[in-house]
Amino acid sequence: MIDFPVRIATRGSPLALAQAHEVRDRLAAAHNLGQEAFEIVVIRTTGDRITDRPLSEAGGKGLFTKEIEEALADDRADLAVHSAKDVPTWLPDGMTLSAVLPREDPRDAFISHVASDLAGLPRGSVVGTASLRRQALVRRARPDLEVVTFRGNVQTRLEKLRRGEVQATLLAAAGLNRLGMPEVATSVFDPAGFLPALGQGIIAIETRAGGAMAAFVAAIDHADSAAALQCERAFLTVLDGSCRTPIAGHATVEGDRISFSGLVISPDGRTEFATSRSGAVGEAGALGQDAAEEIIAEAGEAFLAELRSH
Ligand SMILES: NCc1[nH]cc(CCC(=O)O)c1CC(=O)O
Repeated sequence: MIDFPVRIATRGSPLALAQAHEVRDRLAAAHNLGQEAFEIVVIRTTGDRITDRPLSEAGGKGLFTKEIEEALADDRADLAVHSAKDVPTWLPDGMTLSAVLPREDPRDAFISHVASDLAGLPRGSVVGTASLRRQALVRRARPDLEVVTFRGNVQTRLEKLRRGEVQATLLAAAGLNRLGMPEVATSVFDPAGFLPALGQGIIAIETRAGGAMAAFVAAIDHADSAAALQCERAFLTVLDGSCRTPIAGHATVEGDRISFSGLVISPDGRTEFATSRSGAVGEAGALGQDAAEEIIAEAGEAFLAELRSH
């Protein structure tokens, strides 16, 4: 039994709202319902409140998901819409990811008024990004650049770029596309050389496990994207990824095959351990887990512990 309206919990940023509306519209279409069968419940998360320092310093996982999951647990909402890359590998007891939408562009976008790509930036240019993964990958490619921490939503960052505070910034292409502003990207990075965050470009829907709502939501699950996410989250789970640990990876599905590339990199971009493999899509989780175990064996616990302590 589904009680209407179905309450959809989301953060309140323009991107989060665009994602929640996409989920609502897909559920409405799948179940022959109108928009009035749904209600959007906006939740302010710790990640939204902290705007003055990098979230990696705020510590803890799930800074963009915790209060939303509390709304689910307290029955103030029926389902929660997340960017999969913000969802910690451990979900609260009784919660599950019931569906994912078809993956948007998983790549990172390069945005600049002075160069068409990272390689074209003049020596010593300043690149702003708060993501430790993007910082490390930029330093690896261009050790001569200055990398500064840069926070705020998409609109705030573009304003800082326009004012010339930095010469370039990086954002998920998926976010720009979902906001209807793909033209903001000056260029996009090839994932082979600049691996995205695990789950980047995927919207995940969380519900209580096993109930009618989980089944209602599962109707819009996109199998290939779900398999890719399963592989990427298995990789992250084994490596105990936190926002302090630069970890990257990307899985692609073609027919009944899945391919995965992943890496762990030091924040200065000088040391990295990378691997890739492919296998049957039914083994998506095992493939990601196996890739992570190879990286642990190669890098050694000491290197990984060092990374986690940064
Ligand atoms: N925490 C930031 C965040 N979480 C998800 C996205 C982009 C959308 C996506 O990956 O689906 C972003 C912004 C960015 O990285 O530019």
